[in-house]
Amino acid sequence: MTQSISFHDLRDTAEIPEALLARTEADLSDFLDKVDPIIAAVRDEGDAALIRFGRAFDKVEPETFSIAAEPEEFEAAFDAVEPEVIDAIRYAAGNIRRFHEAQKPEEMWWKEMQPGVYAGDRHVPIDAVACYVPRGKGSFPSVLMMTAIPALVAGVPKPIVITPPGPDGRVDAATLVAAKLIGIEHVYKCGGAQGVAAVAYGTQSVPRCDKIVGPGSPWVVAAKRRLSDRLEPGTPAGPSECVILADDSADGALAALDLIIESEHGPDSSAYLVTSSERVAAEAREALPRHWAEMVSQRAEFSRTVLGGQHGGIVLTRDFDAAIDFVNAYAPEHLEVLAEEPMAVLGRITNAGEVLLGNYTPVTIGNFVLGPNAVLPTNRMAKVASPLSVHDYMKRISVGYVTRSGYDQLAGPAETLARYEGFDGHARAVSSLRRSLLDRKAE
Ligand SMILES: NC(=O)c1ccc[n+]([C@@H]2O[C@H](COP(=O)([O-])OP(=O)(O)OC[C@H]3O[C@@H](n4cnc5c(N)ncnc54)[C@H](O)[C@@H]3O)[C@@H](O)[C@H]2O)c1
Ligand SMILES: N[C@H](CO)Cc1c[nH]c[nH+]1
Ligand SMILES: [Zn+2]
Repeated sequence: MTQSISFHDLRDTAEIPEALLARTEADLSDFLDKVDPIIAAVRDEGDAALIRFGRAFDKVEPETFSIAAEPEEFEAAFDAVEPEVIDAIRYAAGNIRRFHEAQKPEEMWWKEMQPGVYAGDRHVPIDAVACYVPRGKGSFPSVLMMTAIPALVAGVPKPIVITPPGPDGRVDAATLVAAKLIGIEHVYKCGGAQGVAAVAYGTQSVPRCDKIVGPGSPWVVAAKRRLSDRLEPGTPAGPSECVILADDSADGALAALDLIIESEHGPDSSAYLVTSSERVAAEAREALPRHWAEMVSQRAEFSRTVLGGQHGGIVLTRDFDAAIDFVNAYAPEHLEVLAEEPMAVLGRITNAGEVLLGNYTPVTIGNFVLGPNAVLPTNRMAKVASPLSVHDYMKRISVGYVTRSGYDQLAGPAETLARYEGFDGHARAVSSLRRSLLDRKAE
């Protein structure tokens, strides 16, 4: 059992080694070819392939199982889940819903751009969205809430959930409880590449969707990439990752506690403590084995693998500015700031999926109950992409309305540009011909 912790001493350099910025997800080459036959089988055989792959990859024991979760399964789920967990789901759902309701744009805005010329946007929900809820190295009622609540707030007519079945051929009970409590009726038992293919093509049980949201293993990410011409793949969310940014005021044992959070997701996660403080680095290094020793063994092993491997550990920088530079170059999914004045750090962070400030906002709070979405861009995509939000379930339709007097101002420049681009039909439609046709109609 390894207890070694990767330590990267950057005190003598301003350069950040490229290897430190890499994630496991960056290389999908092993998965892309392997998902092709899975996708083809689902396209050709539908549900039969989903059942076969459920037995093969999710180790479903019964010969067959229903792809759609049946009403009795929803009911049984409430008996299987502790009341305390049901209460926590209700509590989290309330905050997640409030946050996304506040985020929802007005149905429409428009303004008079110049006299008689009106233009704006209408916000319209997407017709058919699938929410992917992982279930490989854990079960994730929280992900169901994070992906499905904004869909409901946005007004998606019938958002569906897909998630791998367990060995009993059923959906994780708490995930079904969360679905029922928030108002999701349709949950389908298919995950991995086969689940993504099911919503891209539709099967006898699973409706075809226009978009898929939610995080997943490289099997899911590879299938989304392969099917991106049929299915909008949404925020790129792969293996979880975080940076704990600490200045010299931080408690190293606390930083270690929080460094473990995202590193326990699986061996493919990434997690760094980035600090300019030798003391914090040393305290954290010393504390990690103590924390691991008190943890459930599989989670401790995932964390040890990440923090002792090539995608995690402790980074010691020459000063706090360099630590911030590291964060912005790394663009973590989750960033926690343990600093004397966390608010002063906030304005200097330009690349991160979320920034959690201070000793009382550990990543766990953001993952489950704070309210903002915990499905965030991974694999350096926080440089260009944003957290999952209500906007991901809506599209904008531009709207325009021009009065007769407004038209008189616009027609000339429009005709000129149309003629320059060589579009005769475009030009004729705004030439004097239009006015004469309209005048004739008015006579
Ligand atoms: N970014 C986020 O918001 C967020 C949230 C939660 C989890 N995560 C990440 O999502 C990922 C979830 O992964 P997971 O594995 O737990 O669940 P998953 O549901 O994404 O993947 C499991 C599925 O992968 C497929 N699979 C597994 N082995 C296979 C094989 N050999 N051949 C073909 N298919 C195979 C199976 O269909 C299985 O159901 C983790 O990396 C976790 O870090 C991210
Ligand atoms: N850390 C995940 C997002 O990267 C969210 C989550 C759910 N459950 C535990 N963690
Ligand atoms: Zn997490």
